[in-house]
Amino acid sequence: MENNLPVNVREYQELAKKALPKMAYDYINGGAEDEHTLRENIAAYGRIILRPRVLVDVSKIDMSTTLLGYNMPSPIIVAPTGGHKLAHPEGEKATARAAASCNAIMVLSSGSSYKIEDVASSCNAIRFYQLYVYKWREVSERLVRRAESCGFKALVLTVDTPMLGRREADIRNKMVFPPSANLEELKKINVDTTGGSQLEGFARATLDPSLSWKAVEAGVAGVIVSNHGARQLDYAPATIAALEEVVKAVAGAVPVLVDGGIRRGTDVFKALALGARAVMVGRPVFFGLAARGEAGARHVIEMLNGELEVAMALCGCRSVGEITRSHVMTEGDRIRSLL
Ligand SMILES: Cc1cc2nc3c(=O)[nH]c(=O)nc-3n(C[C@H](O)[C@H](O)[C@H](O)COP(=O)(O)O)c2cc1C
Ligand SMILES: CCCCCCC(=O)C(=O)O
Repeated sequence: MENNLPVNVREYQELAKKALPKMAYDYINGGAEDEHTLRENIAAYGRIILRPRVLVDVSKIDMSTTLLGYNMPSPIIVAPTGGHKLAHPEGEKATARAAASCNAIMVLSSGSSYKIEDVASSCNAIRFYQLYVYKWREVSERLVRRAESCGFKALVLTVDTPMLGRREADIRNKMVFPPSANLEELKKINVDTTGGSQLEGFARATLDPSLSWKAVEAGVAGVIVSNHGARQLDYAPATIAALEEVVKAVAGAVPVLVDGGIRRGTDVFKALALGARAVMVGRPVFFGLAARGEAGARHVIEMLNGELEVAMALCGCRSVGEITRSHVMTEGDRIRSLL
């Protein structure tokens, strides 16, 4: 295998499927209910066409950008995904090392299999911490304090999960989530598993469904256009289809990021052209981790970076700042051009 490495994310997905027990693969790959949004997250990228420019000197391509004052060699961030031990015994420690070796920011999930402290000490890197708000605010507060003292630089507040979406594969498989090392104090919570998925029962017992817009009063330094990888509300729009509207509404006040369905460097390019400052990728890194551990997760990030570089060169863009709205044609553009 090592002589014959996958050449794209889809091939990593196939390897991950072979490597993992069905329950783990279904959990990682699955979406909510009919998985309409899951398919759309990817398909909507396929409906956006690139408009290349030629005869531009692209002998130097600079993919670097900044976010919240941090320099990034490329606009690709590792999205928060829980339970990396499902994919590999080294779990988030391996993912963190992979991200660090690419100088990519990793957002550590509240549902990580390894403790915040273990991930922090596994390697040096800029990292953000993803926070769920629990019914007991002091539980969330303690997580924030721990992340802060471990040097995490920003909080990514997940607000789309007042309860877990219906992931039918998990219900069928009676999904058991690896105990989150960070939530020891919630271990004694009574979890009703009659619904099938233990994770769903845990989320229902612990997440605060009363979270409201008042949370915004604290201020935000960025917005992420996300549908949780299509795992929450099925028939919610594909994120790339919603991006431009959000970018317009935010009007430059804070950077806008997007995740969901990014499987190619061309997808990253399209997201940037439609106004995203950076993108986050979830499943691709998880698939890499499942297939080849740290090396696989790193290779996925490297491949996406490599694909983005080629896309930029072939579109005549020497820096991310040169990627503009005029480099893409959306379905809306095509319809408007016919009117
Ligand atoms: C297996 C899995 C676990 C996830 N766990 C979390 C989580 O713990 N916290 C969170 O905010 N989002 C979580 N997400 C959502 C991701 O942060 C991200 O929105 C999504 O993976 C992006 O879509 P993609 O997988 O198509 O790249 C998870 C997604 C997946 C696929
Ligand atoms: C307390 C709930 C942790 C859930 C973490 C996983 C998650 O968000 C997912 O989409 O799955």
